[in-house]
Amino acid sequence: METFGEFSGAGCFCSRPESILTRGGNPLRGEICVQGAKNSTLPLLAAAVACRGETVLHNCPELTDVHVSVRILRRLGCRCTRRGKTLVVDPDGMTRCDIPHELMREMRSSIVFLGAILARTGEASLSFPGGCEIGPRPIDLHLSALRKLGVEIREEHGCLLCTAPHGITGGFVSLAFPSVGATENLLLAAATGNGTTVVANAAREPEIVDLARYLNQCGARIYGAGESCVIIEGVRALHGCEYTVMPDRIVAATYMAAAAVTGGTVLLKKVNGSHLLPVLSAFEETGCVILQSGDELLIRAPERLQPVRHVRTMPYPGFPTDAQAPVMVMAALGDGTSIFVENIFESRYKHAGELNRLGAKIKVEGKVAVIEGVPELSGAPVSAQDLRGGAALVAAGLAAQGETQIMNPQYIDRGYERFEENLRSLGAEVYRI
Ligand SMILES: CC(=O)N[C@H]1[C@@H](OP(=O)(O)OP(=O)(O)OC[C@H]2O[C@@H](n3ccc(=O)[nH]c3=O)[C@H](O)[C@@H]2O)O[C@H](CO)[C@@H](O)[C@@H]1O
Ligand SMILES: C=C(OP(=O)(O)O)C(=O)O
Repeated sequence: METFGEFSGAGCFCSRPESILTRGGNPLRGEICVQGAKNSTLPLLAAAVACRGETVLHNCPELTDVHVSVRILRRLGCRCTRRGKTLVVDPDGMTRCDIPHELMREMRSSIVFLGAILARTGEASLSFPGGCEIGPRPIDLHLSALRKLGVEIREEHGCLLCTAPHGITGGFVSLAFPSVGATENLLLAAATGNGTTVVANAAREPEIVDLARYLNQCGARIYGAGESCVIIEGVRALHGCEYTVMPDRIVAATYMAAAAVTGGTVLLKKVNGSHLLPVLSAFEETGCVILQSGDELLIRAPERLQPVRHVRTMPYPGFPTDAQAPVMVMAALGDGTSIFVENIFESRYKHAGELNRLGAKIKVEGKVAVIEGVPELSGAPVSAQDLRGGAALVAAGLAAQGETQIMNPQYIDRGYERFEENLRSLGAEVYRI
């Protein structure tokens, strides 16, 4: 299509919704700085509410989910200002403890405000969170855990009315599943609780460690974050602090997958290699060479990708469900068969059908996807249906022959900062039209 270049990110004045257009075939080459982690920034912004005094948060990515958090903070009465990648939250003028339905629905992470608001005011009123439709995402574990800490929760007309009439008490909470969000809510609520809280079967994700480090820097006493048993000794109050968000391990894995499927060589800067350990073995299995030094990681693709024999998504330190879609693009181009088992979310294979439109051979049955690798993909119109699946389709488009149009890029904007611009800096032909 000759008009491709004319669209180059200039925007278009028609009423059609936006999409991303790729012309595949260019191996990605060059270097890129990895953004701060969305899944860390969002709970950290919520946590700022639990403190007295300013939080200065560096390395905050510019994402729609972050904008939603800022809207929630402002609605609560906090002052938020952004200077480049630094967000300053001043919660001292906080006047409200309720979040309206429209904001709750915008993203999953809105639920983490529950623990933070309770810690600050002892009451909160909000509804159920939204977020990507990747299967049922109940909040029963959040609510039962908070009840164990003395929070009374009533559900009325889709609204959760929460109060802690005797303050947040310490307690022993054993999570039936190591839920990331429930663990975050527990850390937030218990940090200023009366007494000590023990969380068994806590989530161990690096983002939990980042939240605990921030809270400890604000005066909390949290021990064992990153392990299954976390101990939180309640303190009287938290103060603000200056903190830098950890690098986004899923965004790093996505750029790595894009480099791998295009036969490229990319140096990722500002990464934490230890957070990527669960995915590195999959990359190595495909024949990619990975070299690490300090906070830099180089990936070099082989002539032909090998299959990723077996990917089973699991809570950290297992293979992350958020990296399943990008890694599946590598498997789709592998020289053989790969088997994936998605254990965390019930509907997290929506990208598989779209990859098949590009010529992939993927069969999904329940939790299992069988991927027969093909030598090449060919461009076609496809539709993003969730955040990581959408980013994976862009990576696939960069590897496919000809043009691929990816509809619904708003999902991708939830988690990838300047995605097309970054990919273009690596030599990709990719534009927002
Ligand atoms: C903003 C953020 O950090 N999002 C991440 C977080 O989501 P999130 O915090 O929503 O994920 P959870 O760890 O809570 O959910 C994992 C599983 O537990 C189930 N569950 C969870 C809570 C609950 O009360 N009841 C229940 O049954 C969920 O339906 C899901 O099947 O961790 C997920 C799993 O690593 C990641 O994919 C998301 O990117
Ligand atoms: C699913 C994700 O996010 P959320 O939990 O915010 O929907 C994700 O980050 O991949």
